[in-house]
Amino acid sequence: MVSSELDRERDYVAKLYARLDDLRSDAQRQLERVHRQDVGGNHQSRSERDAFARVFEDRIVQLNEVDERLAFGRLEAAQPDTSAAPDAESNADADADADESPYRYIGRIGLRDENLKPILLDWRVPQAGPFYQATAATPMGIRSRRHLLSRGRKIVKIEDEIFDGASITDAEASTLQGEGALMASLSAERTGRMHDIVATIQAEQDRIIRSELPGVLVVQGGPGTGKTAVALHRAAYLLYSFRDRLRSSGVLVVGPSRAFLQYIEAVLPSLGETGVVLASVGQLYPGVDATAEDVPEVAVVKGATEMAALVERAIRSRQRVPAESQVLDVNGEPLTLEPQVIANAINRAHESRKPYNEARVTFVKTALNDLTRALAAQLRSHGNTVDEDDYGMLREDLRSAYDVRVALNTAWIPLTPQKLLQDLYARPQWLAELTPSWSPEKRALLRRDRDAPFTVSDVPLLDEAAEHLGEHNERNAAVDREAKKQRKRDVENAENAIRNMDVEGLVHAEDLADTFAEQASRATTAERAAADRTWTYGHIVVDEAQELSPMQWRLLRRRGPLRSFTIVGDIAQASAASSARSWNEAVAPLVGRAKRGEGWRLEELTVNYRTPTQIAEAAQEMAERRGLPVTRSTSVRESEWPITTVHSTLEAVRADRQIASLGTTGVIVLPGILQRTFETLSAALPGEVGLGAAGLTRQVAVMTPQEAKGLEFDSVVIVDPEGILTDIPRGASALYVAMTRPTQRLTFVIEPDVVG
Ligand SMILES: Nc1ncnc2c1ncn2[C@@H]1O[C@H](COP(=O)(O)OP(=O)(O)OP(=O)(O)O)[C@@H](O)[C@H]1O
Repeated sequence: MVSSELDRERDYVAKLYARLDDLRSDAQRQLERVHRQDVGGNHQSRSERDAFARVFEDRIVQLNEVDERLAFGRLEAAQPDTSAAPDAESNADADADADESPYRYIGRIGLRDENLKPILLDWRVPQAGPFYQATAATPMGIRSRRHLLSRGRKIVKIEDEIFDGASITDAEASTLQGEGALMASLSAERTGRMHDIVATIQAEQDRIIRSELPGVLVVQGGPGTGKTAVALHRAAYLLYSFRDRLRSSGVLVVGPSRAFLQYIEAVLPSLGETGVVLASVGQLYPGVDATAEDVPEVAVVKGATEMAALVERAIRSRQRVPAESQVLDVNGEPLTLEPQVIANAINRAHESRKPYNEARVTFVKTALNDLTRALAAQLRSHGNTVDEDDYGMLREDLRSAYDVRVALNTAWIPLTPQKLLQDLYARPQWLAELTPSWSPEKRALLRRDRDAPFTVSDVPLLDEAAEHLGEHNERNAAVDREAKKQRKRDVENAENAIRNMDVEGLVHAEDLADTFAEQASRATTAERAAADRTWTYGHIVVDEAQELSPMQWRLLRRRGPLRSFTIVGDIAQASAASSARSWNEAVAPLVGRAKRGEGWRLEELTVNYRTPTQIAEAAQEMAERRGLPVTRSTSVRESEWPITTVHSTLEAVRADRQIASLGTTGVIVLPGILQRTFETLSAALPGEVGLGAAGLTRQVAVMTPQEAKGLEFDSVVIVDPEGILTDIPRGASALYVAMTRPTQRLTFVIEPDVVG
């Protein structure tokens, strides 16, 4: 019986793959046809051809990405299913039609057969919801749920849950959905790359993934509860369900470091979604890619909200009315510049309410006009004839006179955000004038050389400064209006082109219009968004959000004025010195004084999918003893190995390497012995050891607790845990993070005798 069911599923899934292959061949054929098209020298036709080519290329990439575990579930309706109704705004219409069969297959994307009958439902359509949500007590019209476990394209196992109405309550049943499939997925070796969890999303996670788009959603959960996984699947869900709203504004995913982004970067493409902007907190100011961290005391100062006012004061102080009148040399003619002329020009410029550099144009113009009149009057008083026609020439003389340029530049210095910050840090005298209430020690923390690279905590300060200074590419209402008109034209052109090419139904006009726009600017929407400081995203996902400083939150508020955010993190893991101690405090810069439930909503995750019970409990105990606000979670697995303690890092790593089922080992050490540990291990295990982010794809990766944030390894070796507790600020959080990285095994190296 079981084997014939297995065969039945294999046949069905083979049919799905055949359809996938057909669609891929179709797209390939269309692409070749487009390439063969003779468009001559006509620019419009060439760009249309390229746009078509791009749509088909993207489609082929998407179909390739979803090949692995294309279908992973089947629902059996209690009665024949006639409930399906497409979601208004979503693409669900492609996937959700009703049919007579009691079965609905669930997969990574939706597929229809040649007669347009749905044969596979995209996991994101509402009709797929019961696959994740149905329970014995609340079967949601479902008789049974089946998980299809596959290797490559082959189904290797099926696993059924029957909701037959027997008097089982949710409390009696396992709280896990598709337990066998989940366990198989959890016990797979780690590779240094995060995988999607689409086949085994659990009910509490699914509720968060499908939560409504608007508003600020905070997801709190202990380590390993799937916060990152949930955040990424939510991004995929939103992009699919609100395609029209999000396609042009884009989605931003912010993570703590480059290593972390590298760890998660494959998840969204495997869900068929590309075009999301992934950025670390050091990359949020275009043109700067900061990786260096300030020491904690400095980061605290730079991260505090008062820095916003300091930046503003610093900029204002770059406009100065001279105390006395000055005599300027204008082509040999001495001309007196009265302070009142500068004061008047500054006032006029302020009235324009434009950012600093744009208002400066008004300032220069007003000052030059006043000086022109003064110069003309002076020349007349010397007996020269000067009439209105000569004013233009006089203004030019003034504009090009060295003395005038120096005087106007001194009164209103042209600034870039970079220069402002460099000056602020390199000129203690100026900083002291701007911060009369600060202690000299506090000021000294900001002191640094002009050519020192910008740090991660400088990024929001640069952005704050840019906000006041204004930019040349500042978008204004006229530009926005023109962009809207252009979009309308692009969509109309796309509709025409689709009719001409005879590919109606195969290509969406909106997709083609996107590629027109991309062609015009030679960049994808994501690339344009990432390069534009004034870009406003339709949705922002923030991971490890507990680490963010108030200044970083202010920056994100500017990127997401619609306040549509998914914020995931764990307050107990906060190790940055400037991070908040509660979510209320953390999100205040984003939502103002709004209380939970008004300005933002909170969800919790309670099941630990990563760390085995023994290790999770030891970590939680350690953290609670040190007063961290731990969110207790229940682990779904036990470990085969006890937590061990040794004296040699090399011995610990060698022991791991001898266990065949362990894929990766993370060696977590204090920054001071990072390099030395890496070198010793590399010498003993050539080719196997990597350092920091770059090392993630090696079997052994050596990193600091800070870098380990958000990552996971089959085994973790923590070198000098006492040192981690005492030598770094918020050491307990750092050790808690380190202890909760393993999926299987944990070793402490105390009083190390070989390395570090
Ligand atoms: N429903 C699920 N099915 C399969 N695997 C899951 C599921 N939920 C989470 N996982 C796995 O559990 C591990 C931990 O998930 P994730 O990294 O998202 O947790 P986290 O809450 O962000 O952890 P941390 O706070 O420690 O960074 C990952 O390997 C993830 O793939």
